[in-house]
Amino acid sequence: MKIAILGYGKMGKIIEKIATDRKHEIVLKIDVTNQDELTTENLQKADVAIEFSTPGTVLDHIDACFKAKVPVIVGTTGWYGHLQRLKDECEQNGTTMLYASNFSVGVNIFFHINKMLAKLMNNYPYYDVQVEEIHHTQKLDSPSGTAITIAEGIVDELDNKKEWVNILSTDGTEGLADTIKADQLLIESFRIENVPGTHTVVYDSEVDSIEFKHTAHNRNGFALGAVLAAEWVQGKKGFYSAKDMFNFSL
Ligand SMILES: NC(=O)c1ccc[n+]([C@@H]2O[C@H](COP(=O)([O-])OP(=O)(O)OC[C@H]3O[C@@H](n4cnc5c(N)ncnc54)[C@H](O)[C@@H]3O)[C@@H](O)[C@H]2O)c1
Ligand SMILES: O=C(O)C1=N[C@H](C(=O)O)CCC1
Repeated sequence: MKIAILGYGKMGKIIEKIATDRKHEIVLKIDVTNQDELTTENLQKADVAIEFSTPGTVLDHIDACFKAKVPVIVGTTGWYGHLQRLKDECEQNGTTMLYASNFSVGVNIFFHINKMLAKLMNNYPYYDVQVEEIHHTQKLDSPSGTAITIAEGIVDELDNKKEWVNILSTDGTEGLADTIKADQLLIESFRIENVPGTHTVVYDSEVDSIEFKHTAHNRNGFALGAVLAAEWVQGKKGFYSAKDMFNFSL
């Protein structure tokens, strides 16, 4: 498969390594220094594009892929409110996109069990729930896209939580957690040097706590999942998520 990499940072570089190990060919690499090379002609040399850049550049990259009719795998987080337009465009114009807030197999298993657990916890309303996420200090967005997917899973299933709210601990959050309403789900974000991504769901009662946690040891799982998505999307048209690709069932 011929692959275009849009955003050649921490993720782009690992994706290149994993894709070439899997015998794919990188035919285009775009970063800030060569944005002028992101042309329809160059994109059409690829069977698929993999996009991990920044919240400010991802939409232009997706639009360029749509224009070139090249399927695009999107991992960039922190850009919300545009998904419906992109889904509509895929449906109307026969273009292809797969977005995931997190491409790792482990996190997608976590997403699945998180929803099952939240549904179960409706029977035990004396537990309150909170989501915590820790990432490296270069991360531009908070909360993490993964934490948002986890929180949406809980809000969908747990009757007493209606919406999520976020506190970034570096903002000085002394006492802020006390302002959260009972029907709001708190996502607490922490930024600590070199942490690839840790997510914890905590159900807390007066007598005990239940902690459900995923720890990424490095970025390889995210990158492998993105390459697997690029392989999976070949020959498909429309808008997809990681859920379509993993399709977990018991
Ligand atoms: N979905 C997932 O599984 C997953 C996993 C890890 C990271 N991410 C997300 O992916 C994104 C990238 O993460 P990263 O760790 O590689 O970040 P990074 O900062 O290391 O890399 C981003 C790259 O984008 C480049 N860039 C900036 N403007 C550009 C432009 N106009 N055109 C092309 N490239 C441009 C930067 O120069 C940089 O090299 C972030 O949004 C992050 O949250 C998602
Ligand atoms: O390093 C990042 O940035 C990550 N971003 C994704 C998110 O926002 O959830 C996935 C984990 C790593």
